[in-house]
Amino acid sequence: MKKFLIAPSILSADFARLGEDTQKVLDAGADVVHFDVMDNHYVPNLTMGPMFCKGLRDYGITAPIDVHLMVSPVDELVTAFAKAGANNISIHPDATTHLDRSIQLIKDQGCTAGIVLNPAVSLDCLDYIIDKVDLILIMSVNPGFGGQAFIPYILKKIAQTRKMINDSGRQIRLEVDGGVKIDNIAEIAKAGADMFVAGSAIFGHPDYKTVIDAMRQQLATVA
Ligand SMILES: O=C(CO)[C@H](O)[C@H](O)COP(=O)(O)O
Repeated sequence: MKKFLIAPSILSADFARLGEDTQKVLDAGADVVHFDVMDNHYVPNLTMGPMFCKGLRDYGITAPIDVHLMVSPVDELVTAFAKAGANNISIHPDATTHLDRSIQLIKDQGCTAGIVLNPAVSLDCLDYIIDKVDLILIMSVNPGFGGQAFIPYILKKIAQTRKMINDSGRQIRLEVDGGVKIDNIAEIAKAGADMFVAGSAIFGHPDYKTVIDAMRQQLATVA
C-alpha cells in the first residue's frame, strides 16, 4: 500500500473539459480522483451527479474515484455512484438517519466506505463505526467551496483520529480535505494524515506536475 496518496479535487478542474483535465492531473502524478458531490441542501453549492462520474469512466479515466457525498439523504446516490464507477464513497454522519445502514449499503454496492467529519463535528461516532469504515475524511474547511483556508485546530483532530485508527489495529486511510497546500502538507502528514485532497492548489497552478512533485517532496520529509 502506498504510504501517501494525493487526491486532486476536480471541484477546481475545468468543468468544460472535465475528462481532459482529470486525465491531465493523473498524468501529472496524482493517485486518486477526488469527486465532490454537493446538493445545495446539505451544503450551499451544487456540483456533479452520477452522470459526471460515468462520463469520466466513459472518457477512459481508470484511476480510483473517491466520491465525497455532501448530500442529504445519501442512500439513493450511494447506489447511483457505485453503478457510475465510484471506488470509494464517503458520507457525513449528520446527513443520514441510519449511518450504520448507509455504510453497509456502500459496501454491499462493492465500494470501500468512508466517513466524513466536518470541522466542528465530534469524533465520537467513530467509537461505534470505526470497525466498519475503510477511510476517515477529516474536513479542514467548512464544506461547500474550494479555495478556503485550512482551519488550524484541525491538526489536533487529525492527531486524535490517527490515534483512534492505530488503536483499532485496522488499515484505514486518514484523508484531509480543505486548504491543503505545498507549504502545509508536511505538517498535516506529521499530524497523522496519509491522503491529501487538494483542489485550488493544484488546478490553480499552470503546471500540475510542479505542484504534485513539490507536495511529494514535502511528504518525503515526514518519517
Ligand atoms: O470538499 C471540498 C469543499 O467542500 C473541496 O474538496 C475542498 O475544499 C478542496 O478544495 P481546496 O483544496 O481548494 O480547499
